[in-house]
Amino acid sequence: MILSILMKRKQELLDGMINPRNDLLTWMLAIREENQEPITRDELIDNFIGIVIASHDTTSILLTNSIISVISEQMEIFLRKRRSGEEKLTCTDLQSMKYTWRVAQEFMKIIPLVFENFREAVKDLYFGGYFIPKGWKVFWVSHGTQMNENIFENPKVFDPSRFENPSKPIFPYMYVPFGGGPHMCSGNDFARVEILTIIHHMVTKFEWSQGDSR
Ligand code: HEM
Repeated sequence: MILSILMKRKQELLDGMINPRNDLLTWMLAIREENQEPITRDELIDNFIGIVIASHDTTSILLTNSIISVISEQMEIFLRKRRSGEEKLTCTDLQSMKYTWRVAQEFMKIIPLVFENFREAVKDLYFGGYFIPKGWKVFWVSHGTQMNENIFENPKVFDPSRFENPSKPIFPYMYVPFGGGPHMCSGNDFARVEILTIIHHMVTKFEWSQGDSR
């Protein structure tokens, strides 16, 4: 399926019907390596699948987990908008969804959607008593950090309020659902807007009740 979309986009690009800014796939078709060669078809497909997993699967799992917990806040926003006669969600509405985002943050703490990634040591270093030579790949895992009781009090208790009034400061790299550093998730701001908007519409356009979990 990806291949047929790819071929169609390639032809449209060659025919000048679309420009590289049309969409992500077209942009990837248009980029050139340092030697001015286009990236290979396999690289293109791998990167495209990577982005689908990075953006779709992460977001949909978080949405499923969050909905039931945020019904009352979303209904308040819905009623407020209905009273004002304004239909579309605004940035101010999204900013007022504080509890909803804290619930999402807490889910991402307990169940990281991307639980790991690799980094490469750019110099020899010691970490936790181990020597890591330059060039070695290091596998970081967020769950160990985010469930560490030296960092988060009662880490196993589901408590979205910990992001509002943390008992201890949450320093950078202590909470890393979107990773960190130059390769931190580039979709994280988009994901926040997407999640808050979808949750709002799902909560306010459907009726929700707790199912029988047996
Ligand atoms: C709740 C939703 C999401 C979560 C939890 C998430 C999490 C992550 C994590 C942990 C990484 C690795 C960061 C690192 O190595 O430091 C990552 C990378 C990435 N994510 Fe997301 N992501 C989400 C949504 C999205 C969305 C919606 C997009 C695109 C629209 C996206 C695009 C990417 C890309 C392109 C990378 C690679 C960045 C790089 O290597 O420079 N993600 N994401």
